[in-house]
Amino acid sequence: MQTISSSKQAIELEDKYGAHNYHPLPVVLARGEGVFLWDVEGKRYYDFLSAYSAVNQGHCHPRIKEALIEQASTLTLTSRAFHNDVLGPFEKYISDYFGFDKVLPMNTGAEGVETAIKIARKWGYEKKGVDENRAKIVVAENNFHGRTTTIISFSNDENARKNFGPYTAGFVKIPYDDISALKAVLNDPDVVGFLVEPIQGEAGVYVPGPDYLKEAKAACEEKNVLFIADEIQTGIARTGKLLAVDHENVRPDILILGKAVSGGFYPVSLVLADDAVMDVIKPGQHGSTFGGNPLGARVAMTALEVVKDEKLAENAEKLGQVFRARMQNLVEKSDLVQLVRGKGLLNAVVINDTEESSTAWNICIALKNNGLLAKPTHGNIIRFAPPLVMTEEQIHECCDIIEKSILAFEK
Ligand SMILES: Cc1ncc(COP(=O)(O)O)c(CNc2cccc(C(=O)O)c2)c1O
Repeated sequence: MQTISSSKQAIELEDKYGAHNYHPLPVVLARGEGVFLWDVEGKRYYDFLSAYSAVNQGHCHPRIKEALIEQASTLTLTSRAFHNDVLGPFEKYISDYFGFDKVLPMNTGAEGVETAIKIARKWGYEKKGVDENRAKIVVAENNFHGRTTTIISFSNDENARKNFGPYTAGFVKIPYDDISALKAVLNDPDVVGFLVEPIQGEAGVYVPGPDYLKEAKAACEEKNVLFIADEIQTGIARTGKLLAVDHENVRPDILILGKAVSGGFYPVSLVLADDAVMDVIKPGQHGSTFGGNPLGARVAMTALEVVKDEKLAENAEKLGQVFRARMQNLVEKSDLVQLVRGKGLLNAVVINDTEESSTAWNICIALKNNGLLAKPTHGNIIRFAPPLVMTEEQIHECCDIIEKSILAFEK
């Protein structure tokens, strides 16, 4: 492999040899540990993105690394053509950990969402009695559930869907955080599921009203519709509880997890449900080469142990309060900061400028120069989501950096 001696050199290689499917901040990272990242030139940064909440446990967590190395030295992949000595214990561990009868392990978040869609449709035909090929799944406007052709079929983000048609049918969009809109569409007997993010992450960290999830679950129950929670970004202690639905004591019919399930070491996604739903899947009807492999399984079990042992949800809850209080001070001090919103350590600051403006991007460049990495989600919204292992002293230091960087933009 070519040795990188400068950030410039790395960026040039990506530009020449890589598809241009991202627009990264101009920083090239070479090392990570806990809440910190270092670039090629050795500059240290606080990570306030956590790889979109996939590194909740902090970068290169030693316990997860050890589990990876140990299993990588033993058995990494058998495929599901045969059994192995890790899958069963893993499936029990996961089912017990989240409180469901069964789990179907996959790899990426989008695969988890696709799996949930297939299970819901099959359940609709075989248990609810919907006529074949007529199943509908309700989704929220401004959703983000991944990038497959079916998933972007129900996106309303033109950049994510334009020129990727023809699109998959069978999805009904309603406004987010609107119970009456949900109840209206649930009267359609062909509706089999409601797929929703407990907090809309990519849209800009939109936290719904206090009883939205509870009322949505109740409305689904009343109409024999599966409540499907996509906790790929909000789960694994990110919002101050193990799951974002836990804030309202809501138990989904299908739970989708990914990202920090494996602490940023290995792609693992999980779809959990009780037997009445999961048992519609019979041998040969769904799967994936790497789904549930021993390496990912061991990594995920250790990553989840770390969440519990280090009380990451409690820490996220505590530090999230500190962060939002500091940002609220900034709202009062600065004309540029319109508002702060979020739960636990999934937060966003809305910049007082148009969505098309480059102000939020320029603020992120200034943050980078001051040693903190964050990135706008849409236009004028900056997401702040550090690893959950941060200390209170560090969060205050980061708030100082954010305050200094933003106030420097004041006209
Ligand atoms: C709520 C939610 N559901 C599904 C996915 C898809 O997961 P995968 O990316 O593992 O397939 C996400 C992912 N979230 C996310 C956030 C920001 C960027 C990107 C990106 O595709 O670069 C993805 C997500 O935030």
